[in-house]
Amino acid sequence: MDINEWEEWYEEILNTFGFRREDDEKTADLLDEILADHGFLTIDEFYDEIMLKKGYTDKFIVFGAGPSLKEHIRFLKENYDLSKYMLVSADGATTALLEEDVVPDIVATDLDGKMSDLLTANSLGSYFVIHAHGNNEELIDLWTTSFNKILGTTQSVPVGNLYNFGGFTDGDRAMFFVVELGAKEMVLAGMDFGTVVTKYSRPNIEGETGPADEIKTKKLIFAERLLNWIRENEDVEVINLIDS
Ligand SMILES: Nc1ncnc2c1ncn2[C@@H]1O[C@H](COP(=O)(O)OP(=O)(O)OP(=O)(O)O)[C@@H](O)[C@H]1O
Ligand SMILES: Nc1nc2c(c(=O)[nH]1)N=C(CO)CN2
Ligand SMILES: [Mg+2]
Repeated sequence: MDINEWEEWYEEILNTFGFRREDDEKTADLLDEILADHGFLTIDEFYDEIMLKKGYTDKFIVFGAGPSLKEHIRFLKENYDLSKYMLVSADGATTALLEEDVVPDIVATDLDGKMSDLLTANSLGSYFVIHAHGNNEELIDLWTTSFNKILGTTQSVPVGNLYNFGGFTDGDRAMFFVVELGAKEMVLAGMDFGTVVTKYSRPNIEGETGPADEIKTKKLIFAERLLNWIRENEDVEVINLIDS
């Protein structure tokens, strides 16, 4: 999605949630400063390194943290040759993948997933797409330098060495990112959307799943709408396992 079209989505997101653009920009500036010092990857470097590591492919699997995630991971392990796919996990989904002994190639996160698992994934080789927004300034400040192999993103106008490929929640941003990496096939696992969250998305809930609160429900509606935009506008075959 080009930045002008994203700007219309972004305005709607700001209005819907009452987020302030200046807050997003402040955290974006912070992330950019930290990465300038710590080191970062440009999109070209990211592409070259990840493709070299995994083997050039235009097949991707994006993992979200919905209720079907575990079942979908097991299904994929049994029925797909995962070595042929670039595996991209959205934040909390990383925990479920590690539980199933799968290390994602890429993690898209705003750093509010289970930190020990995000760090483990990074130490096992996962590349990180770290997102700055108005509600994660402290997390960015505290944790960014604990990671390496980082590409930084913002949902506002890109500053410095940060990118904006479109997308809002970790899951749909992961999808826009794989489109940017040239995906022609994008399989979606654990992308239920709806009104049920899992312990992978909300580690503090009792049990495996629980009701999404109002804000989470609205975020998931945006995530699904953004997926629909990709289906309608990008040259990529989308296979959502939830539909099969
Ligand atoms: N039912 C679902 N519950 C949670 N996440 C889902 C669901 N369906 C799809 N997803 C996708 O999985 C992604 C990863 O979930 P996670 O809750 O870790 O992300 P998040 O974007 O940081 O959310 P939040 O801002 O609410 O903390 C979400 O961003 C969303 O796009
Ligand atoms: N300002 C702001 N931006 C966000 C937020 C959030 O809580 N606040 N949550 C996101 C992940 O779903 C993505 N972007
Ligand atoms: Mg997150």
